[in-house]
Amino acid sequence: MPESAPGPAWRVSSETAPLREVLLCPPDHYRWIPTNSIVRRTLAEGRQAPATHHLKAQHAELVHAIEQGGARVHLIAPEPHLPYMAYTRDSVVVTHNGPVLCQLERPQRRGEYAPLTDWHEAHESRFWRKSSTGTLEGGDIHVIRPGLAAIGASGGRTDETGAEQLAGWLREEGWEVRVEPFDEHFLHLDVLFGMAADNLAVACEDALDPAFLDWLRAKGIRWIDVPYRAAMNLGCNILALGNGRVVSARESTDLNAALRAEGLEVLDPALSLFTAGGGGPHCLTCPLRRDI
Ligand SMILES: NC(=O)NCCC[C@H](N)C(=O)O
Repeated sequence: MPESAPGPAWRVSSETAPLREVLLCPPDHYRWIPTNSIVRRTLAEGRQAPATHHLKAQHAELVHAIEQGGARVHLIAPEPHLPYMAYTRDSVVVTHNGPVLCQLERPQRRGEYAPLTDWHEAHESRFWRKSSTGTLEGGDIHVIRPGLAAIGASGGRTDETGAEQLAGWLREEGWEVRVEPFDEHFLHLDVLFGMAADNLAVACEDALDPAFLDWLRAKGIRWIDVPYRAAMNLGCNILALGNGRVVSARESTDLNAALRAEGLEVLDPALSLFTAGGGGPHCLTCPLRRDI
């Protein structure tokens, strides 16, 4: 029998069912630090550091888009020494049995576990599991649909040990879990792959292993191809809201047209300052509750 958690009982069993509650973190202390290949490229281009009011304006667009889509946005207070707290995807992932505390790889981000743990405690939310071996980052975890998950293991962020620990917990629950190796250049699996709607993904064929694409196909999941350059601008990093709606960055113009051609309503906040740091709508959000 699955354990029952007291309190708000956050539950997420898919990437695409209607989103009801989600956790974000305002970017008051956000800045680019060289933790991944995408932000290193941004810094090498000599781009001017983003002003806080510009960051806040883009983040407010994201919040507005999510609320327009019908979900309630919770905000965790940002901490000055944790500039990447805004990427709430990575420290905690909510599963069908409640939240799992991850184990971040980058020293600059490890401290995020503390405010996240405090936040969940304050909301009477109990962790189902806590990552305790290797490394595990939420951007690598796709709870695709009930019973089916994929976990990226580049070794640079999530490693095989951390991925297999979570995979084992899910498999004990009867889930099928694919642990997918890929090159750490791509940071997280959600840079290369994301779910837009039931059985419809966005995926970077240039970079994903053909065996992974075959696996998706065998699961009845088709995809819109996102070329390498667009993927490195976080094109695949979308957030499905359910009910035919998806959040995708304004700058992903070709992809957004393709998503609309599929009949989806695309809510498209401008997010260039965050995608330049290596994270888009998927990374900037931690779904707490979906209908499924
Ligand atoms: N899920 C994600 O892909 N998160 C993006 C994290 C970007 C952040 N700048 C980092 O390097 O950790």
